[in-house]
Amino acid sequence: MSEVTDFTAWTSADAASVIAVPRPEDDKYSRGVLGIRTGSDRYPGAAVLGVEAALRTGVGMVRYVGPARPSDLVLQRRPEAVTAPGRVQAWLIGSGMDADHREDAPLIAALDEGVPSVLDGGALDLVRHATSPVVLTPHFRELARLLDTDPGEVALAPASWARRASDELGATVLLKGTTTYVAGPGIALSVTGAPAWLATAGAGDALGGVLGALLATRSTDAAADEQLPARLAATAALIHGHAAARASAGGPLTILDLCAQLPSVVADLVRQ
Ligand SMILES: NC(=O)C1=CN([C@@H]2O[C@H](COP(=O)(O)OP(=O)(O)OC[C@H]3O[C@@H](n4cnc5c(N)ncnc54)[C@H](O)[C@@H]3O)[C@@H](O)[C@H]2O)[C@@H](O)CC1
Ligand SMILES: Nc1ncnc2c1ncn2[C@@H]1O[C@H](COP(=O)(O)OP(=O)(O)O)[C@@H](O)[C@H]1O
Repeated sequence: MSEVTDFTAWTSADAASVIAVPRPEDDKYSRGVLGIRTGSDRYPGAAVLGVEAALRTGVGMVRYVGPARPSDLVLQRRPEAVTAPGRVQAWLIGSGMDADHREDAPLIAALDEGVPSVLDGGALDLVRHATSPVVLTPHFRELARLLDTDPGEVALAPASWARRASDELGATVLLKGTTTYVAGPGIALSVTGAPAWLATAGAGDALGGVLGALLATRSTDAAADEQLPARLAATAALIHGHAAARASAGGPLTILDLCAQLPSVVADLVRQ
């Protein structure tokens, strides 16, 4: 497939324009609750990283729903997280999910709640069950699996494959890589500038948390404006890349260090 070039570079000013800043009259529920169904006994750390990233990006509450081991680890790291079931304004599903031991019914029920969702890792294939706006966050191997094509083809023309995936699946698609391509209905955005040091395990799990927080805090708007999920997805990639650059400072980084930079990156953006 030949590569398309009509992706618009997403800027810091663009990102600042879609971040929800809490108002004096807000409380935790009016700001937005993010439900997170991620992690597994095989990959418990993915749950910890997604929760950490969401809380540090800014959200009214995180409701984590998952197996005992990741739940315990999430609470050890973040007692702010709530593990009781309840209403949410957006879902993040699938990072670190073990597809071989996945229980589909509660995930499909979550996707039918009428709130926007992020699907990552082991839940990308559930896109066809979504009844509200959904953002997929695959890397090139995951996108190739989803579309039943050769990963090498996706790596050669990532923008074209992001566009095609969005059109075929009826979803917003954020394709991760050195350049991140976001394709949604009538919108195509690109985000560059993250350091290559970001190519380290767990980086994508944190990106899911950043995006989940942004979607939960703009939930009603994202349901009404079919292009807003793409703008929020590009904003998540931009925030994530800036936090990576600060954590890296020209050298290696860990994902918890990246997460620690998220509040100051968001603060600098909304101060502009
Ligand atoms: N700390 C954690 O809990 C982490 C969990 N993760 C989760 O792990 C799951 C699998 O994600 P992946 O991105 O690895 O899936 P991929 O589709 O990239 O890889 C699938 C499998 O291919 C193999 N593979 C591919 N390239 C390889 C190479 N160069 N050398 C050795 N083996 C290679 C690995 O066995 C891997 O398990 C996802 O659900 C993801 O969210 C990862 O995000 C890493 C961190
Ligand atoms: N060479 C690179 N330069 C900049 N960013 C990268 C590079 N490689 C990967 N990334 C970013 O790092 C993250 C990796 O996510 P992912 O592949 O899902 O990792 P994991 O599954 O280990 O969490 C994505 O945000 C991606 O855009």
